[in-house]
Amino acid sequence: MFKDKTLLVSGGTGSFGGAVLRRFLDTDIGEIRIFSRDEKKQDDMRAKYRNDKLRFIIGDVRDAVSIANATRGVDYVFHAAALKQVPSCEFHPMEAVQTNVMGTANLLEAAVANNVSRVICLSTDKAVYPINAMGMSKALMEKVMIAKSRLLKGTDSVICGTRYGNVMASRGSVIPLFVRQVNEGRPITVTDPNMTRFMMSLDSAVELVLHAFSQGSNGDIFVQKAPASTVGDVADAIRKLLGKPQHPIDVIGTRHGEKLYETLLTREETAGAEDQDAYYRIPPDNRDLNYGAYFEEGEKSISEAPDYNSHNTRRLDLAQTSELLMSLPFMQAAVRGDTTLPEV
Ligand SMILES: O=c1ccn([C@@H]2O[C@H](COP(=O)(O)OP(=O)(O)O[C@H]3O[C@H](CO)[C@@H](O)[C@H](O)[C@H]3O)[C@@H](O)[C@H]2O)c(=O)[nH]1
Repeated sequence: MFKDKTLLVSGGTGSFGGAVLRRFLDTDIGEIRIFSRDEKKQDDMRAKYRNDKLRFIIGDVRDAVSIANATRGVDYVFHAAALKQVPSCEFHPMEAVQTNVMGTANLLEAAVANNVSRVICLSTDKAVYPINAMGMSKALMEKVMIAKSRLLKGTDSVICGTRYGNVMASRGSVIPLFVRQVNEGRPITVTDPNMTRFMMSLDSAVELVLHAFSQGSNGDIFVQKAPASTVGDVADAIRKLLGKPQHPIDVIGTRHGEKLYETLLTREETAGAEDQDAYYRIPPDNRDLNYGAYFEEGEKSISEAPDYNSHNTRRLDLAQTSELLMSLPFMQAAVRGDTTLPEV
């Protein structure tokens, strides 16, 4: 499906972009455009991959002209450009609006104008029942995506999305932090031992995007079913794996904008979602603005449906959490005592 085609990855210098390159560079894909504003990371990537199929474009989704130029001649777009740090978006919400909302609108406008045939927009579990500015801006991004996809009715082009949760061992996340704390002899700082998070790998995030790519219709959002662990079990598993089962744990309390558990599907979405074994497909609400017609027949199923969250998904126990952690190259290196740990 990608033979001789041109794929653009917005925000492509991030870890998702790297995973896309590992997945595609050795295939018959025509060209991969890495679009980002980070010149330094583009240089590093160019040096690392040295591949003629790669084209680096400096630009920013906030700048409509730059993304309009970059999407010329492009077949497919994976839209990963985002401000995704919860604390920085909390203090600078308009920056989140500009990149995550306006930037997405610019990108979709450009993609439609340039007849891009498939765009997959990446969202996050923090966009569901959002309580922080990052999640709120991503929730609005999803609405922008759905609204834009409505305009494609009757064409061959598709705009759809994915939502996924925390990526295990991603830069700045809790798993590398706990490993560092143990290695440096500092206590492990656990916010709340009962807090749960979906446990997903970077490669599965790419698989989810590819699933959306091959199965998606306009306005769909895809979610991968995933297990979850408590943060307490993650901390305990890490200290045991590193051979320090008695390493101290400090319970420090919940941080700004943080939830006890994350949700991937609202109750309303569960009621209308299609169960696709490893995935859920959430179709767009295709009612028009003429709500009058619906007041007589409401959606009974919504009041009965549960949401899908990291508290009610399959829960990994301590042994299963350890096993999953040990499947990560990052954790294998940490257990070997490598100091250059391959965070994703
Ligand atoms: O010192 C710490 C730091 C985190 N946690 C907990 O570990 C879990 C995961 O935390 P973290 O890895 O920081 O992920 P999140 O806060 O859930 O989200 C992170 O990962 C998201 C997507 O990967 C980014 O969008 C966010 O900005 C970033 O904060 C949470 O329950 C935290 O409360 C601790 O217990 N102790």
